[in-house]
Amino acid sequence: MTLQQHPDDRLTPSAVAARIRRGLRGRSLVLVGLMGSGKSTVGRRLAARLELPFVDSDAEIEKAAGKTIPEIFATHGEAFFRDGERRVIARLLAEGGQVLATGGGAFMDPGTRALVRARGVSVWLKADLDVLMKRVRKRGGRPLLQAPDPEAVMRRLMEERYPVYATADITVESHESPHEVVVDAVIRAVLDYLPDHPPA
Ligand SMILES: Nc1ncnc2c1ncn2[C@@H]1O[C@H](COP(=O)(O)OP(=O)(O)OP(=O)(O)O)[C@@H](O)[C@H]1O
Ligand SMILES: O=C(O)C1=C[C@@H](O)[C@@H](O)[C@H](O)C1
Ligand SMILES: [Mg+2]
Repeated sequence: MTLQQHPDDRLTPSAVAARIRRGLRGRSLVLVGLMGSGKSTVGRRLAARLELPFVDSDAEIEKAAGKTIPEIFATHGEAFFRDGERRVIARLLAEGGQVLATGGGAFMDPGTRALVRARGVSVWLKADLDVLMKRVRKRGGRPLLQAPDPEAVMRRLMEERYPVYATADITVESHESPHEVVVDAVIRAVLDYLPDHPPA
């Protein structure tokens, strides 16, 4: 059996990027998903491929607050962090036409979710527990995982959050494949999505 070539496979990378930028019409691509799903690292590579600016709401919050995320959680608590996150994401979405990596909990906030729906095309990077745990072990600095049993926390977060992440416009699996494979899968899914979903 021969594999059917997808019509978009004939486009050059810069033609693909231009088609996506046109289809977005000022909206941003907004990556959502759990800690370790790849929002920051896949997002940066995706932005480079699409020739769009890359922004990361976690990094922007740290910049605005002049504190790290663990310091913000420790000093002011999670509710304060979520308010700041919503404001930062509103500002970034107003700039338009970017790839935006959100913090893992951002899409759970109804206000943030409404902003993303209004100004963005959301992409859930979905991964299994084992993959997520393997990835988050590489770097600390995630206050929610500072617990005696981080895997139990991650399991609980999956149960709470996956039904909400599943309402994103697009879902892409972020399993055991290299970053560029996930980037390719996002690009293909966005190309398929945009023609039937112009801005409201
Ligand atoms: N597809 C992938 N292949 C290999 N490694 C990956 C892949 N996606 C992510 N990783 C690795 O997993 C780790 C976490 O990824 P990343 O920081 O992008 O996740 P995140 O979704 O931004 O998490 P957080 O919500 O905590 O910011 C990084 O070390 C990254 O290189
Ligand atoms: O999943 C979460 O709720 C979080 C994920 C990180 O990206 C940070 O935004 C913060 O550590 C909270
Ligand atoms: Mg990140």
